[in-house]
Amino acid sequence: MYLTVRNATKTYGPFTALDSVSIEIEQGEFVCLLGPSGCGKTTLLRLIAGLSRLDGGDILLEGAALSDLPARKRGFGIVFQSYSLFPNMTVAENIGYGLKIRGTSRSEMARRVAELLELVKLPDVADKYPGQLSGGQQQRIALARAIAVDPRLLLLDEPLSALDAKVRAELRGEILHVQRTLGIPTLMVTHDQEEALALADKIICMNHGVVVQAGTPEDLYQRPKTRFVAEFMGISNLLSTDAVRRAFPALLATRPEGPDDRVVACLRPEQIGLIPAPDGSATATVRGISFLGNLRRLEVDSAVGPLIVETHGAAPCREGDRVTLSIAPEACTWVADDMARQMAESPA
Ligand SMILES: Nc1ncnc2c1ncn2[C@@H]1O[C@H](COP(=O)(O)OP(=O)(O)OP(=O)(O)O)[C@@H](O)[C@H]1O
Repeated sequence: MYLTVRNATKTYGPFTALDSVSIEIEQGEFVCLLGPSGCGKTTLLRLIAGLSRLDGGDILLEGAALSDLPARKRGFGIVFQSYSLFPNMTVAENIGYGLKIRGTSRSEMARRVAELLELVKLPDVADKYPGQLSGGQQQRIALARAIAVDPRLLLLDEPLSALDAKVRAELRGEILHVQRTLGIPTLMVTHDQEEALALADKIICMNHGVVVQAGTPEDLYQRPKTRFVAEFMGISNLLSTDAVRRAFPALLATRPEGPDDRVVACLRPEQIGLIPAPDGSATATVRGISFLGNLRRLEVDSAVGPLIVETHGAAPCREGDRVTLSIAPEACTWVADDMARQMAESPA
């Protein structure tokens, strides 16, 4: 394993921000740390970067402990959310900063800066100052500066979150292109599940200072282990065992053994089929249809409450239509109801 974080614990006074967190990053892998605000993502990134100290556990790079190595000796590249470029230096000076400290010659530095500007698709801005660039351009330069010194690990802390949607999507593609071209093992913090799904080889989903599930984007989206992960990874219809028994008994075939209140059925909106049913066999009514460009999202009232259904292409029905719902048993994932347990355990 290239980077191993083993039982990392971090407390702030009485508050435990990270509770025995273990993660792994392989050589060349793009890993996203995903979770809601305050779950401990940045805390973990800062520990790996050497910007704060562990209260327990280890961080190993290629088997060697990093704990006593100060941040500047770890050889990592970091990009933060807010553009952290030096405002009084040109783009070329910003990118060349780390190289200069290492005593790189002027000609080599100029060559490398030009190469990096090509890589981030901004070949003509070497002599500009950060204030003369857009937010997206500044983040490209911050990325170029982070990779200038051939880092052993690239750490990205919400690098896209200050940008508007279109620039964010563009830069997302650029980050992936740069990471794939150079093969730098990368850890990116994000609270945006779509971003994590689009970029990561592996997603590590966190909540309340612990890792709740780690796996490929497909694993987390299609095979969430808990209700929290199912809900965090996108829209899901969550049905109790009782509701499934009443409305879709065929889905019980895949239900694991155990008490009714421990699991819920997760159905993604695109896994539910709609068939117009004018003949009286209908089991649901279409309440609303939103046009989302590439798909349509339908709100359906069923015997077990409202469900969200998504279809590509033309809508198979109109608002008010009566329909039947079709769900293939294999489309249903049974997940542990961690939310119900949390509610039951909370003193309030
Ligand atoms: N220096 C600190 N002192 C006290 N509490 C802190 C400190 N830094 C972080 N925390 C707390 O630790 C928890 C985890 O913070 P962290 O910044 O790691 O979360 P995050 O998942 O990165 O969230 P966000 O997406 O909002 O940045 C939060 O509840 C935060 O308030």
